[in-house]
Amino acid sequence: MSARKSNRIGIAVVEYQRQFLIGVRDAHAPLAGFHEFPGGKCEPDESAEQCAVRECLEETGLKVTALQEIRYEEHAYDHADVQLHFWLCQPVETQTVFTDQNLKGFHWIPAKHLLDLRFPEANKSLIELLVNTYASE
Ligand SMILES: Nc1nc2c([nH]c(=O)n2[C@H]2C[C@H](O)[C@@H](COP(=O)(O)OP(=O)(O)OP(=O)(O)O)O2)c(=O)[nH]1
Repeated sequence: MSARKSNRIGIAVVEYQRQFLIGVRDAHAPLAGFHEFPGGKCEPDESAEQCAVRECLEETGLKVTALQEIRYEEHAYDHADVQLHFWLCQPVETQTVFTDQNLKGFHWIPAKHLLDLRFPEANKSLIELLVNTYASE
């Protein structure tokens, strides 16, 4: 009997001035080409909060502080079952947030444009929450 793999995932939802740090999933990764927040699998001894901060630094080069878990989702994809811990984060250093070009392919996207992007299925309710909370003038 083979149990399906279940992964604990920490995700950094980094907000600054109603914009969010967004990338595109690698061509060789599951869900290739979908937009994503920085994140990945938690190490065994790591909290989802610590994982979100670490993955954000590794994937984008940006140091962030985790504020609160704004969403938790469990989802069954074809490639794996995932437990997604979405952590709202903010940049530690804000002076160079928009001038620093070295975000390793991630970009700042205004909340009002999030609905135009194609995210993985499990992000649906989070995106609605972010648009409702941050896209109003
Ligand atoms: N990073 C990220 N992953 C997401 C999002 N939404 C979503 O469903 N996922 C899913 C896709 C993957 O199944 C899982 C993240 O795992 P991953 O494969 O990207 O993580 P990783 O880089 O640590 O994995 P690995 O390739 O190093 O083994 O979470 C999102 O917004 N950001």
